Amino acid sequence: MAAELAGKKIIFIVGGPGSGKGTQCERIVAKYGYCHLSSGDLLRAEVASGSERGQELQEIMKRGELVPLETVLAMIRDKMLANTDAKGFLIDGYPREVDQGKQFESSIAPATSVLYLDVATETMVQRLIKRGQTSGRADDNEETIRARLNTFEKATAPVVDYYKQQGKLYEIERAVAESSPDEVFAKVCLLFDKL
Ligand SMILES: Nc1ccn([C@H]2C[C@H](O)[C@@H](COP(=O)(O)OP(=O)(O)OP(=O)(O)O)O2)c(=O)n1
Ligand SMILES: Nc1nc2c(ncn2[C@@H]2O[C@H](COP(=O)(O)OP(=O)(O)O)[C@@H](O)[C@H]2O)c(=O)[nH]1
Ligand SMILES: [Mg+2]
Repeated sequence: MAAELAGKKIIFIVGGPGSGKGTQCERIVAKYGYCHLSSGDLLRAEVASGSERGQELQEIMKRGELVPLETVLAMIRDKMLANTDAKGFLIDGYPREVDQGKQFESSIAPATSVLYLDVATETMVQRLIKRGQTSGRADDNEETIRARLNTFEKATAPVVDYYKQQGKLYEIERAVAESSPDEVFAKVCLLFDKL
């Protein structure tokens, strides 16, 4: 465990691609001042650096598959250790698989709470196709979107069950998660006000 991070609040943000994780994180940061770490953004920064490792990551992401968990864990750990003055951390798009969460918790610190946005598959597809018109992301095309959704169902849905069993899951139910960002945020605030 990383001693510098003892006692810090750590919130995982989980949901399928396009479920609204990034949108809510932006609002949480503005209101509560947490340090936001998006695992996808960290990976895209590595790709943008033009490194050889970045090229390998780009190929995996274009296939809609998961990057090896050690790679993402090392990136997140470095960022957290560079921000130990933060009152808490929002880890966006993470963990993607149960083992990733277990390794994070045994080597860094336990999660305080897990926020899950439950959005229907077809809604996510429509949102991502729309986002793809302006995002410039190599993985916002219909073929990769389907593959990412498949990876979510297989690898990440068990993460939701795992934290539910531990009593750490805070779920934004579908009726709310599919409404407007403001309505979702109102429900998200009920969690953060209590932390
Ligand atoms: N812990 C992680 C996080 C991301 N990725 C890879 C697989 C994803 O398909 C890609 C992009 O991650 P994002 O979290 O950015 O992608 P999403 O579309 O799921 O969410 P968002 O739309 O928030 O970017 O990076 C990964 O392998 N392991
Ligand atoms: N209707 C609606 N659209 C949303 C909501 N949150 C995000 N979106 C849209 O869905 C797309 C994906 O959102 P994003 O935050 O990038 O999702 P992420 O992939 O989970 O990080 C964006 O184009 C947003 O404009 C929401 O609460 N309601
Ligand atoms: Mg995002």
